[in-house]
Amino acid sequence: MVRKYDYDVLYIGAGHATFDGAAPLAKTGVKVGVIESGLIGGTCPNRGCNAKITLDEPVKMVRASERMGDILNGDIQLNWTKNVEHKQEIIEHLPEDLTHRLESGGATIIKGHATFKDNHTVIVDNVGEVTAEKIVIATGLRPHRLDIPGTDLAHDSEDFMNLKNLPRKITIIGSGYIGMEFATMANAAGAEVTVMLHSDKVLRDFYQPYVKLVVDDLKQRGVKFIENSNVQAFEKVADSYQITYGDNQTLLTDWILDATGRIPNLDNLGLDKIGVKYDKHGVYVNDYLQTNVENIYAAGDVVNNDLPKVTPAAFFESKYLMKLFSGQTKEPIKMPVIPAVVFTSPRIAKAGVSVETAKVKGYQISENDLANYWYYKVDKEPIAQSRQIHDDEGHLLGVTEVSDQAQDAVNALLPAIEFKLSPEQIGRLTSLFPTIGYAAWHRA
Ligand SMILES: Cc1cc2nc3c(=O)[nH]c(=O)nc-3n(C[C@H](O)[C@H](O)[C@H](O)COP(=O)(O)OP(=O)(O)OC[C@H]3O[C@@H](n4cnc5c(N)ncnc54)[C@H](O)[C@@H]3O)c2cc1C
Ligand SMILES: NC(=O)c1ccc[n+]([C@@H]2O[C@H](COP(=O)([O-])OP(=O)(O)OC[C@H]3O[C@@H](n4cnc5c(N)ncnc54)[C@H](O)[C@@H]3O)[C@@H](O)[C@H]2O)c1
Repeated sequence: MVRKYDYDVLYIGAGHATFDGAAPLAKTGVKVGVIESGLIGGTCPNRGCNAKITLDEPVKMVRASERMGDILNGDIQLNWTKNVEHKQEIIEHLPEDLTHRLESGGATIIKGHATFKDNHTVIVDNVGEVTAEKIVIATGLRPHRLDIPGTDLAHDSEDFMNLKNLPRKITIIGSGYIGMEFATMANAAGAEVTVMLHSDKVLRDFYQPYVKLVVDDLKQRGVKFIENSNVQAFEKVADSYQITYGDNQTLLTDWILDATGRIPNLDNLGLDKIGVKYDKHGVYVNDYLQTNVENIYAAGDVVNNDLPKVTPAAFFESKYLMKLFSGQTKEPIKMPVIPAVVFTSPRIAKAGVSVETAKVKGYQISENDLANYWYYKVDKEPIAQSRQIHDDEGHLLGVTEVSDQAQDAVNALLPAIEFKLSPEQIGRLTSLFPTIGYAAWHRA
């Protein structure tokens, strides 16, 4: 039989929104193509999660060793140059590994930038036309850049993670995930850090009393926070950079990180030509991740929805499309609870119903002072608290925790939230002891 199109399913972008589903989809016999203009794996492995957590690990260790006081002998210092070298060793083989994962499953990788010609055809730079029955837009996000004079003098998160030598004074514009995680790392590695806020709020999507604990700790460690900074211009002045902000105030710094958010990668994709609806927050999709053009879908960060733009969401959507395209489901997508964590020191993690919503809905909110719980005392953690939300029948609806191991505590509780486990079912679960998993369940 002569095929009408080159591929059954063609993905644009090779991040988590693609590879988690595309590799198993190809194994089912569906003919899969993957177009990627940059590194296979996209943001998370190459310039996001994996790179960041490798750089952060020694930060966590330095903090933990500080707390041990004279139990540990010797002065532990973070060597930034070696840290970046180690990060590079960890991540540099990931594109090759992921290429192998896709190709060994039977998918074809096409290198180049894709632009739609019509709803079944894309043109790939230096390759030409590629056609497909179904096309998935999984092009992710890229850093937003401030629209002010001198904006090109600022850097993005990828530049930061490649810095071989840490500048003495670093100024970060923005106090979201990247602003706070990178302020934590730069401060621990010895830089003088200033964070310039848009408003007076840091990490607006996280429980603000816990954010305050993290901010106050960073302030004690010398990080400066400038609220309502109204940044207006960057300028090179001799060996430094001058930031004009506020009411014509200025600040001199050695390096500027623009961490003011990330925007959809939709430029030069040709969506207007084929009539796919989108706006500045991403591509519109229905409950099947299908755009308004029947054979075109979207997944991951580039989708316009209220989910946190994190890997677990991209992963789940990619797996869903794999099941839809291979005929394993005909149902609309039902997103699970998507957890989120900011890797400051300590971390703040959360899942399910927030404390704010719980107050409005009248759910029960329990407060746990974990710093006084023996297992957290082992690490001498000074900042450790959690809030858990329950309904009247005792189902766990949500949790947020601030502590060094908050992400593991929230992970341990996720099944109870997702599957609405009853107190009896929770009572049948055992966990290894002593672990954070055990501690988390036994406060639930
Ligand atoms: C610094 C940083 C740290 C992060 N840390 C975490 C974390 O700790 N935990 C977490 O869960 N999430 C984290 N994230 C978010 C996470 O990286 C994203 O949610 C995830 O990578 C989204 O995957 P995606 O496939 O949707 O997009 P991406 O991974 O961005 O993939 C999109 C791909 O599409 C390609 N592309 C774009 N346009 C075209 C085109 N026209 N033609 C061909 N190819 C194209 C791009 O080159 C890119 O490779 C972090 C992000 C950043 C920036
Ligand atoms: N741990 C994680 O899961 C993790 C880590 C890093 C990044 N990410 C992902 O990457 C995305 C992007 O991260 P981000 O930190 O760049 O975005 P963000 O949306 O979390 O934060 C952007 C910040 O920039 C501020 N801002 C905007 N305009 C400004 C201006 N003119 N002056 C000063 N501040 C300004 C905002 O108020 C906000 O604080 C996140 O939304 C998240 O999805 C996730």
